[in-house]
Amino acid sequence: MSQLLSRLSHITFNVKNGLQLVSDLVNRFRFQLFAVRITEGARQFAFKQGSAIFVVNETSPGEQGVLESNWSIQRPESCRGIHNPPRKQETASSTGVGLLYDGDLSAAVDTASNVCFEVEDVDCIFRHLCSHKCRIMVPPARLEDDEGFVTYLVVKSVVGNVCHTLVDRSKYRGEFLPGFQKIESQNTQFDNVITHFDHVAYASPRLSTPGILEWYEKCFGFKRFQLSHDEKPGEGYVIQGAGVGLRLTAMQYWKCSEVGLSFSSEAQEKDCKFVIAESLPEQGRNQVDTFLEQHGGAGIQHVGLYTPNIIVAAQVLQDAGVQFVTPPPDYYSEVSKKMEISEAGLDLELLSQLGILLDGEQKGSETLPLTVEARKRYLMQIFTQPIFSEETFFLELIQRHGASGFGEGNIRALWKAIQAYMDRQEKPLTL
Ligand SMILES: O=C(O)C(=O)Cc1ccc(O)cc1
Ligand SMILES: [Fe+2]
Repeated sequence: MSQLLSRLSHITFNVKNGLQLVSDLVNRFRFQLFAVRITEGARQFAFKQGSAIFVVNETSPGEQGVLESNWSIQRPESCRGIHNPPRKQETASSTGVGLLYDGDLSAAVDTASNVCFEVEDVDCIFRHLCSHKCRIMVPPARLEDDEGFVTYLVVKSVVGNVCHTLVDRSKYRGEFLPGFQKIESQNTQFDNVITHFDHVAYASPRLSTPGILEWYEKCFGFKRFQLSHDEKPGEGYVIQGAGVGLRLTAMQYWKCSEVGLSFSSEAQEKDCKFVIAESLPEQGRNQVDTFLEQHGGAGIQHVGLYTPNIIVAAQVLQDAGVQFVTPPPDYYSEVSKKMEISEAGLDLELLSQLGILLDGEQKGSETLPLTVEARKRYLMQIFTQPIFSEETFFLELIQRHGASGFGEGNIRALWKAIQAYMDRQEKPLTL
């Protein structure tokens, strides 16, 4: 089968009371609210910055499932009779969640739970997913309005509450999806401060990574990729010691091997990466364990937002009141860090004022000094504090300069900073 997914469309939050998040996304994160959909059971708000789109689903429990009379929802002919009918409570028309382009809105805590992809052929993917015994939450359905129609399905992943809406919008001319009303955007002066989604990070229980990799490989055609040259194939990228215990494993759905394409902005937008983070038992409790506990299981821990200029982006967001996690004070005073920053031609003072982390792609060694080219590859990151009342989901700004992975130094610094933040919250550190 050819390419299963065409591109990442949007990421959905399911929240009980959306107003706080809506206000934060507009007033702090400077996203443009560009489309809204209001039904009797839910309100949906769509935000964008560049091609990064978030949808906030605000639901009031017990009021879901209202079918609006002027929209039609049908099962395409080609799906009938191929598979067993889905369980009754999971059909789009019996719960109405299908009408929200989503699968499960019953989360106990606010959560980012749906990564939606655009696809070319929903029926074909439906058959593919069924052949792998995937759990279909909403079988192929069609929603339309005056601007045309979309076909979509919702499949449950093997990561906690994460599901994926797969949508074919080739027959739709409207702004976003059927049912959404276009809104005149504010914040247009900030457009492209963020240009696209760079990566999605899952927090998942110990030893769950192989099953997750297998599912994404067989269902969506994702490919695993190495985060570091010293990563062992069966192990992932293990970062351990000094209170840090983390196993990271990365996969992506767009082959980056097309050399020459891989650093073009088009390819960067297409090759959104997924990172699976497990905590390692030896080092005590950490932010992955905290996520699992407060979220009630595995899920999306953070989303990396790509910015072409992290200094501008961090400044804009900080001025608007976004709270970032600040690295430990000694981060910028280490000699090697100072060198890395000056070699990149950046202003140490500015980076430290904003709390931006910088990490080179690879570390050299005495036997293997870095080439000039490798020296020039680095990335910069900054992480927000959790955006919901639980210590669960947060956002990240990332700017890459030739580096495709994640910096070990940054991860250690982030780890320490989040640990210090959790300590300040006086949360118990033992289970
Ligand atoms: O460094 C990043 O931005 C990553 O996405 C890798 C990562 C993922 C989860 C963690 O708890 C810590 C680091
Ligand atoms: Fe990240």
